[in-house]
Amino acid sequence: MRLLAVDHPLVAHKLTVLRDKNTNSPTFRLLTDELVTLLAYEATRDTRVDETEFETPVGLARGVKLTAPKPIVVPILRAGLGMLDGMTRLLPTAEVGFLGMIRNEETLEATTYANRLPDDLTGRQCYVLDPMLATGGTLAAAIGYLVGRGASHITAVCLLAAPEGLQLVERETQNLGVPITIVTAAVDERLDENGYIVPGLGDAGDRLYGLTD
Ligand SMILES: O=P(O)(O)OC[C@H]1O[C@H](OP(=O)(O)OP(=O)(O)O)[C@H](O)[C@@H]1O
Ligand SMILES: O=c1cc[nH]c(=O)[nH]1
Ligand SMILES: [Mg+2]
Repeated sequence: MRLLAVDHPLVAHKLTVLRDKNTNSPTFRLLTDELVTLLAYEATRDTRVDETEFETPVGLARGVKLTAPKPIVVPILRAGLGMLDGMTRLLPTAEVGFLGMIRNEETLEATTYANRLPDDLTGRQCYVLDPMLATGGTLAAAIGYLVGRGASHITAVCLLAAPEGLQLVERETQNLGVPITIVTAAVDERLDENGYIVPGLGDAGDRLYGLTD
């Protein structure tokens, strides 16, 4: 597993405002969108392209175009949905599949309640979107699922990751035989006794979609 914690002053600035408990839902959504676009720039470094020849108004030129089949972007509902527009802004021709997963707040076990993905992902590059990598149970299950359908290359884009979750994802995916990259805006200190990231930003789904206040 490869970990990329993006070190950039704009990422750090936006993340600071995002973490602040006084930041309201509309601002939280906007900052999430902006942060994902910045992270997506790094996350798409390995996107496969083919060489192509074409004409400019002045003459023949060589360039590249995305390899077919195009990458697939998979937001993990609910909170990952807040990251979709930021990602597809950079990859507008990517396909989008959906996984709905919920973590039991007591056992911290993740279960899948919705799935709208192609059955066959053979050879596909997949970009998984989930803002919080806490215990890592959700992401490890999502990766297992995608690789089980044939995905050949997984990049997860997270806003925050906990060291405990990174270790779990590494352990659970190391024998899958598929390159896994985690791109995040920051690796935080630890998890608290409720499985929340510290200092974190709270419950990303509630903060995006306003179920708290
Ligand atoms: O690493 P883990 O310990 O598995 O936790 C992370 C997961 O928890 C949150 O989802 P949640 O279950 O709150 O669902 P939601 O997105 O609908 O709020 C978050 O969006 C991740 O998907
Ligand atoms: O800190 C956390 C952990 C899991 N899910 C969240 O939304 N936040
Ligand atoms: Mg939640």
